Amino acid sequence: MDQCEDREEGVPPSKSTLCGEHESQTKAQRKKRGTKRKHEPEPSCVSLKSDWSEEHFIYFKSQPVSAAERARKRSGVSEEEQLSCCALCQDVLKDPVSTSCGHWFCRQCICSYWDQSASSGDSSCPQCGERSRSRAGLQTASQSSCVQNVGLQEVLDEHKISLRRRCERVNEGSDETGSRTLLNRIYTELYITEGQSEEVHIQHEVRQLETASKMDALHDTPIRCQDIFKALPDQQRPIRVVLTNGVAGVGKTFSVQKFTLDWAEGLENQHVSVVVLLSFRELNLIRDEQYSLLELLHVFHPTLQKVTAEKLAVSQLLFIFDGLDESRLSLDFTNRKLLSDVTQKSSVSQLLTNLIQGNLLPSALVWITSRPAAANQIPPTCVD
Ligand SMILES: Nc1ncnc2c1ncn2[C@@H]1O[C@H](COP(=O)(O)OP(=O)(O)OP(=O)(O)O)[C@@H](O)[C@H]1O
Repeated sequence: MDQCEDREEGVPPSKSTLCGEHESQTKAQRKKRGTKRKHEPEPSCVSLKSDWSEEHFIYFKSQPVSAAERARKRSGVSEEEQLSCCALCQDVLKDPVSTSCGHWFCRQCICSYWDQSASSGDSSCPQCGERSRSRAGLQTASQSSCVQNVGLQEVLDEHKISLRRRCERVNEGSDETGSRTLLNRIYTELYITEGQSEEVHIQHEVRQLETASKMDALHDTPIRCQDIFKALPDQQRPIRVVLTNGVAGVGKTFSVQKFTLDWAEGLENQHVSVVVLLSFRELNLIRDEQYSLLELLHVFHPTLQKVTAEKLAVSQLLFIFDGLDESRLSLDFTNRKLLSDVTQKSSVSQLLTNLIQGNLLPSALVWITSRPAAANQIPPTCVD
C-alpha cells in the first residue's frame, strides 16, 4: 500500500502524532468534503505560489551601502576609531553627535564649523561633504541606536502584517472556487500528543493507527499547537526541534497556519521575534541552486530584506518547514559540510540539515511537519 495515500475513514487516530479531536468531526468529514491535494507548481516558474501563500517573486537586491559606509571604506578608518575620535579636532569625542550621514563629531566642533561656514548657509558634513540635517537634528549615540532599533522593529511589524494576511484566510477542503474562509472561524482544536522520536520513526503509518489505543498513557498529553515548543513538566531540556507527524489531511498545514496567525496577531509566542514559514513544496523549486540562509529568508519573505546577518544572530527565529513528505531535497545528515555562517552559500539541503542540527543559528527553533511515511528523513537524534 502506498503509505502516502489518504487513509480510510473511521480509523482511530494515532498517538505521538497529530490527530483530529473528533474523528467524525474533522478528518472523516473533511474527507467527505474532499481534502485538498496539493499540486506542485511548475519548476520552471520563478514565481512561487502555494494554496495558502501570496505570490512571491524571487529577486535579489544588493544590500544598500550607506554614505557613511562608503566613506569609511574609502578612508580605511574602522568604525570604532571613527566613533571614538572627532574628525575635526582629532581628539577623543566630547558630547558626541552624528550628522545624518553617520559621522561623529564633538558637538562644539561641528557647531563652530558650521558657524564659520554660516555665510554660505552650508550645513554639509566636514568629513564626506554630504548635506546634513541642521544642528537641531544632530543625534546623540543613544538617539542614533534607538533609530536603528525602531527601523528593525518596523521591519518586524511589517513581517507580522504580511504573515497575518497570508494565514488569516484558508481554502477549506477541496474548495477551489477561490472563496477563502477566515481560519479563526473554522479552526477546531486538534489532538496533538507527545511521542518518543524513536517510536515515530520506526512505526509504519498503518501500525500507528492500529496500535494507537494501546499506547502508553505517559504520552497521552494533548498539546495545543501554540504550545508546541513549551516543555512539559517532566521534560528537562528546552525544545528546539519539533517534528509533527500526522496522516494526510489531518490538519498539519492548518496547525502551522494557526500557530503563525496567533503569533502575527500578537496573541501567542511573543518571545519569537521572527517566524519564517516555508513549505518543502516551495523549497523544491530551488533545490539545485546555491543560497545562503540569509538569502533564502529574503527570497521567500521579501519583508525581511532589511534584516541583516547581525540582526539575525541576536533575534529569536522560528523556522517552520511544512510538508516534508513533499520534499524532493536529499537531506543528508551524514554530510560533513559544516555551515555556521548565515551568509555562506550552499545547497538548500545543506542549509536545512545544518539548521536542524544546530550548526547554523543554534538558538533558532525549527518545526517540521510530515506524513509518517516521510518522517524518517529526520534522524531521531535531531528531534527534541
Ligand atoms: N484544525 C482544523 N479545523 C478545521 N478544519 C481543518 C483543521 N485541520 C484541517 N482541516 C480541514 O482539513 C483540510 C486538510 O488540512 P491540512 O491541509 O492542514 O492537512 P495536512 O495534514 O497538512 O494534509 P497533507 O498531509 O495532505 O498535507 C483543510 O483544508 C481543512 O478543510
